[in-house]
Amino acid sequence: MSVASPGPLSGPLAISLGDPAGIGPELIAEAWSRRDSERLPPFAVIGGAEILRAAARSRGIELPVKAIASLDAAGDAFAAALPVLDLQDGAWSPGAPSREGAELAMGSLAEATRRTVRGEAAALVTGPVAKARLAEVGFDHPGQTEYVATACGIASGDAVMMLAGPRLRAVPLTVHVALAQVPTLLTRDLIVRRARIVATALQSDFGVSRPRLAIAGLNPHAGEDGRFGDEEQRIIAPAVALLREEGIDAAGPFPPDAMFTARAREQYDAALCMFHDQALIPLKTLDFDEGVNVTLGLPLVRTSPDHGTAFDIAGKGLADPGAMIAAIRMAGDCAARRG
Ligand SMILES: NC(=O)C1=CN([C@@H]2O[C@H](COP(=O)(O)OP(=O)(O)OC[C@H]3O[C@@H](n4cnc5c(N)ncnc54)[C@H](O)[C@@H]3O)[C@@H](O)[C@H]2O)C=CC1
Ligand SMILES: NCC(=O)COP(=O)(O)O
Repeated sequence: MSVASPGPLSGPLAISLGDPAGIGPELIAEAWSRRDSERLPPFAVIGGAEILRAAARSRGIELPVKAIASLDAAGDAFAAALPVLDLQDGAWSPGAPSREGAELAMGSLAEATRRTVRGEAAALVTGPVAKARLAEVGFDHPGQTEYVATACGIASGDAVMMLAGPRLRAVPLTVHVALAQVPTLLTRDLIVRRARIVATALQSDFGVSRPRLAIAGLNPHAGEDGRFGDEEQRIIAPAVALLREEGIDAAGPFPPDAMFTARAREQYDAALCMFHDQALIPLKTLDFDEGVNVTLGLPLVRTSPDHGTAFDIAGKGLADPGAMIAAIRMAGDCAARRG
């Protein structure tokens, strides 16, 4: 693949705290402490100064925090302290999610998104939230992807989730729905619309000049000529044909079980998968500690680590910071490519 390099970055990144009982705050602190060795762009966190300090201490990091009134101040502060837009805070209770924590996570996400939409931040990085906990405090979106899309004025169906790591980029074409619903949701138009968004974003945000898309089948052996299901013949193959007519380098439907081998991965820049786990199982198996969840098709750049809140290990010093660091780096790189 041919890949263009990013240019300079226009401003700081805005990071939402995520659920304060999860591993988000400690990993943001860890990322700041490694800002030089990891060559991270400047970022600021929205809220949670005391939580961040306490979470940092649990990993042996003495975290200097600089309260800032606007994101303009983040760039100057970043070298010496973690800039925090000090709007809201709470108690740090690792592993013990609460209503207060979910409200804080939702407020931080809302403010980080709002400021990025207004152009105060170069890109948005979201800390991990627990969807069930957020729903309990009135968050009525399937996930942060749809929330950010709506805040940008984009139909949530036109915001495309891609999980990206060093070895694989994988796009689940249906996401947070029951497996039984997947065949009812897959249509030729859905595949085509989302594939177009992926192809465009691979060019604009990832610098891939001629993206190659591999489209998975839904059924075992991609249906075995209709013997094990006919979605490949009725829906997926016609979508691939239409994409090719438009000049998009799409191929498939491929038998899903063989399309993630090292040899197969050399043939494409992104795998488009029919449902959540078809995409996320290979991605997390290959790249869990460097995996980034990036939303394609938005007017702003939004990334998140591939993992969730990991309440089971929060505050224990066990969480690997690699995916958070990769999410910060990717947000900066994608925003810089857009200029
Ligand atoms: N970007 C986001 O906001 C995401 C949020 N979630 C939310 O997270 C909550 C928990 O989801 P789970 O499916 O349990 O996934 P999870 O990623 O939180 O945890 C799965 C397993 O991986 C481990 N793990 C996760 N991150 C790790 C890290 N950085 N280092 C070492 N080990 C790590 C955990 O300890 C756990 O054993 C759910 O409520 C879900 O909604 C899940 C995925 C992404
Ligand atoms: N499994 C991916 C995930 O849950 C992330 O969802 P989102 O909150 O980024 O939409």
